[in-house]
Amino acid sequence: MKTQAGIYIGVMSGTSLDGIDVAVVQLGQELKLIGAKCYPIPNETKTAILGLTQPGDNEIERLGKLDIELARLFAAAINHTLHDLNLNRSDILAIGSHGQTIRHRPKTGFSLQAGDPNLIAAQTNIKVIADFRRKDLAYGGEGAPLVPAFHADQFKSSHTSRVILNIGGMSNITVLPTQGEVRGYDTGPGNVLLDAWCYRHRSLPYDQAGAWAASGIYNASLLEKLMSLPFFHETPPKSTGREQFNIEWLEHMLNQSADYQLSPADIQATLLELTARSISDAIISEKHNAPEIYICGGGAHNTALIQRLKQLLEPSSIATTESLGMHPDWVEAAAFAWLAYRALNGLSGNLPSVTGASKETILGGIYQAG
Ligand SMILES: Nc1ncnc2c1ncn2[C@@H]1O[C@H](COP(=O)(O)OP(=O)(O)OP(=O)(O)O)[C@@H](O)[C@H]1O
Ligand SMILES: CC(=O)N[C@H]1[C@@H]2OC[C@@H](O2)[C@@H](O)[C@@H]1O[C@H](C)C(=O)O
Repeated sequence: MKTQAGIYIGVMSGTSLDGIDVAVVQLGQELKLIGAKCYPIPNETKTAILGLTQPGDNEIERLGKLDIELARLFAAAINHTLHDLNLNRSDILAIGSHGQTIRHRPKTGFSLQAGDPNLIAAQTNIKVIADFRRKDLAYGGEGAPLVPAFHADQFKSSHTSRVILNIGGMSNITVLPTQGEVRGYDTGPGNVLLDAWCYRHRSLPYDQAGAWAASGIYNASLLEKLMSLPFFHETPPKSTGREQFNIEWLEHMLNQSADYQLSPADIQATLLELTARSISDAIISEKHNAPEIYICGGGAHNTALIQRLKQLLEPSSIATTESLGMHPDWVEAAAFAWLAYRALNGLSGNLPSVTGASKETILGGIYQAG
């Protein structure tokens, strides 16, 4: 089938709320990343997002406002990127906009992302593809993770089994065997608890290179308690979010015992161990003999976490996706450019072996410009 080859834009603002990633990607033949940039999210917007991730008062009004506010930020980020790269809007075939996840309840059958695509189309004058998760949910899937299809398309090898590990706010793996079905699912927290604890005690958005965690000693009893959460023991398909992994959950667990007497640094070390163990347990359970592991997402910059994963996953080799030709910071945004390309060309975007959907299907709605 002849597809529309050309330039697509992917926009991603993930569960970490660290920024809005925009990736400009040539697709259709070999993928080429033309340019990428991360734009800040204003503090008031972050607060509004966090305020909607848990049930509360006046939700519809607050969501309506946020939907517009985020769309304006996404459109401004796209327009800025086009200007920076000296590109015309007529050069872009479509934008794939993930939106900001507000609530993800796959067992109830919904996943809600904010950032009105109509407004993005109006303010960029470019066609927008958005609402990628709900068609997969409509066919009984989790609606997440979606990037494994992109990982399979870009990073699969016929010689050696590979695992692509995204460490964002949450962590998810994609298992790429040399033959047979691709698997993938969320393993649990990525940086979300590390970030929240670091902010609480040091007023910093994240633990630079994991140095604070590395200064503490993890507590085995607290780790065991955190690891007893049913999510870690469920069989895939599975996906998660801030609904489960948040500071209130952590505090609840700490308050249940004397663990709250641990020093903040020891608790940070325990959270790093929780992230590392939940990831390594998942990879080991896949029983592929020493797969090559490639990391993407902001967690790739957490030296202490990567160090610990190397120990736990020996003798597998661990590198970032940079070794496969894609900088770890832009994989997710590039994936949404690719998903836009798939949708615009009438190609499926989900993998039933990952999400549990009953069929492969085209993901996303098309919002025309003009
Ligand atoms: N130098 C660093 N040292 C330690 N951690 C870092 C560093 N740089 C980024 N991070 C971590 O990476 C996070 C951002 O990761 P990323 O952008 O992949 O998340 P996301 O896309 O929001 O999440 P998700 O994949 O769950 O949607 C930051 O919040 C921080 O925890
Ligand atoms: C509902 C939602 O936004 N989930 C995110 C989150 O962040 C990581 C992990 O949890 C993954 O399931 C997903 O993001 C990527 C982009 C995905 O769908 O593959």
